[in-house]
Amino acid sequence: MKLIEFMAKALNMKGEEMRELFEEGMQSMRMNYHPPCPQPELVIGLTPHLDPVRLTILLQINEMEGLQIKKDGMWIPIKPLPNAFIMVTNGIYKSIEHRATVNSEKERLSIATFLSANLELEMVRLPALSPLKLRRHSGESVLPITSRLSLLVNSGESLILMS
Ligand SMILES: O=C(O)CCC(=O)C(=O)O
Ligand SMILES: [Fe+2]
Repeated sequence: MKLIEFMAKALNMKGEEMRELFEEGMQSMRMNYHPPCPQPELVIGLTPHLDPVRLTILLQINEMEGLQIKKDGMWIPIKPLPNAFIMVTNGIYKSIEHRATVNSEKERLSIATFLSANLELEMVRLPALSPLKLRRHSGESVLPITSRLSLLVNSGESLILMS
């Protein structure tokens, strides 16, 4: 809840509006296990990707390095901190391209928790309005999008897809 409050603040949204976006959303989890590899430069643990969710919270369990983010065209390692979670978000709070590498020393374990949108919410592109807006299926309320812009088809159509 605190994280959601902070995100709202950073995006100049009301805490309540942001909480509404997360309400009744889907939550899923992925455990990643990468065994050590004698030639790590020849393999990749997780190929470069953007998480197609609203917020990812990642725990690098056994504190082995491997997570990298792409910044200004360069891969930057994210050093695991003991007992720290890493946040990867999407939308205006843009998701960053990331990947996971393996190493020759030791296996690497991580757990990613993905918080997705409430599937009752519909993502719309309203050409006359900028930035993109989010609209409830049934109601009138129109909220700023904080999710998954990367997958929006930039076609100028009025509706696009759900997170
Ligand atoms: O293992 C990691 O550090 C990254 C995991 C990840 O990006 C994912 O599960 O989507
Ligand atoms: Fe990821």
